[in-house]
Amino acid sequence: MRTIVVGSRQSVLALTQTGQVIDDLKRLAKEHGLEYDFTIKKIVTKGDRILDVTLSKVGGKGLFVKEIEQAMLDGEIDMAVHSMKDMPSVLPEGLVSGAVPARKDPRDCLISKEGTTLDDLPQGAKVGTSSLRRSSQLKAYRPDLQIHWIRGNIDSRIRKMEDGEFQAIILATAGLQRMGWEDRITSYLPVEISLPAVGQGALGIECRESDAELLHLLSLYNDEVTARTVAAERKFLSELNGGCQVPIGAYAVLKNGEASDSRGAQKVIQLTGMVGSPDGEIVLKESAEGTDPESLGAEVAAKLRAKGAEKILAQVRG
Ligand SMILES: NCc1[nH]cc(CCC(=O)O)c1CC(=O)O
Repeated sequence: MRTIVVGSRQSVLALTQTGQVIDDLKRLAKEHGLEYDFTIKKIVTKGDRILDVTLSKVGGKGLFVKEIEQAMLDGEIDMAVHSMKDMPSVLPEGLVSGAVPARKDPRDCLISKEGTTLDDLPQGAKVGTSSLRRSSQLKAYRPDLQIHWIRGNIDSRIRKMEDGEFQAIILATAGLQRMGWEDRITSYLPVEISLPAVGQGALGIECRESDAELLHLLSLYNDEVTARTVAAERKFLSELNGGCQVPIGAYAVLKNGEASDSRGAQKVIQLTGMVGSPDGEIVLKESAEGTDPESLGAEVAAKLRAKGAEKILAQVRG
């Protein structure tokens, strides 16, 4: 029996979501009369080593995936599970996206000390986030809030809030769900207030292009609607030359609102994209509909460019 070696970062979130994917794949394999063993190989990435520094200052795309991709190309590992948010838009020669599993809740959420909602946070409350996209939209909605930079894994961010450094923090719902910490969430931010990061809540599974056997197993795990909507968001981001540290958000859904559909390939997608200044003074948003994810992503990017998105992004990039 083949043992599939899965590379993973060492963070609790990475190991947890990798473990969940392995459980799903084992179940799927069995349903199709296949049997595989899986083993996890931990890999330290550059992004993990510099977590204490402001990532936007260090820069570089794919900070969390480079070492993992090299191990895959070298044959040390066979596949890897990434948060879609952290996945670069261009994969290296020889590697492909094997599956995009069904997306979890894409919304940002608030964890506050007193258990309040965003609207009920006291005037001038100190809120921690490490995302320019979140700070932009938060300041636009509540200009009185003081936004402070917070880094680290989600467990250490929650600890910093409990220790009194912040009255609240903003995180991705999906990460907390995967950790089984959903009960910590005190309110959900509607996508109208905080448009999520591109691919938020979705995972991407990468493997070698030449591994036909694994690609077959992964194809059974692919969710067509998630793959298409996320592709539209990612095309939008790459059209604006965005990495993960830019004040850009995007969210795509099927027009009928269904999260998944067996005939997902034909359904019309609605994509909304945003670009904002980190201080929240400007938040530009545009939407469009279409069936082709790539042209839809490009269309929304063009609409935002026509509104002056490049100027905002140029200021952020310095
Ligand atoms: N930026 C870090 C990151 N990358 C993926 C997640 C978890 C959520 C997801 O899978 O989209 C998080 C944490 C967060 O943004 O709160």
